Amino acid sequence: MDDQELQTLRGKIDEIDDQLIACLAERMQLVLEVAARKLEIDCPIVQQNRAIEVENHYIHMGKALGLDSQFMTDIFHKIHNESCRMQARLWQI
Ligand SMILES: C=C(O[C@@H]1C=C(C(=O)O)C=C[C@H]1O)C(=O)O
Repeated sequence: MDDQELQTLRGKIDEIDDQLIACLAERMQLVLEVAARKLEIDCPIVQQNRAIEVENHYIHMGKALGLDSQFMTDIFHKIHNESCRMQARLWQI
């Protein structure tokens, strides 16, 4: 592989990373909208059933696309923890 090919591949990786980050930011905005609704109806931040449902979706879709299930679980746990932290922070304002 020459330098040009390497640069092209890394450019594509950078574009995908930009999309991932933009998607994470958009997801977090929606999570905060859910948090505002939960506050109105006095509903707990952590919803274990929903979290399990989403985690299973990560695992199944990841598997179908050749991604390791532990990797999918780890990613979802990171996202879920941050999502709950941000919701709790919104509630404290
Ligand atoms: C966003 C929510 O709040 C929490 C965060 C979730 C998520 O990030 O997917 C899922 C369930 C909840 O524990 C929700 O209840 O839908």
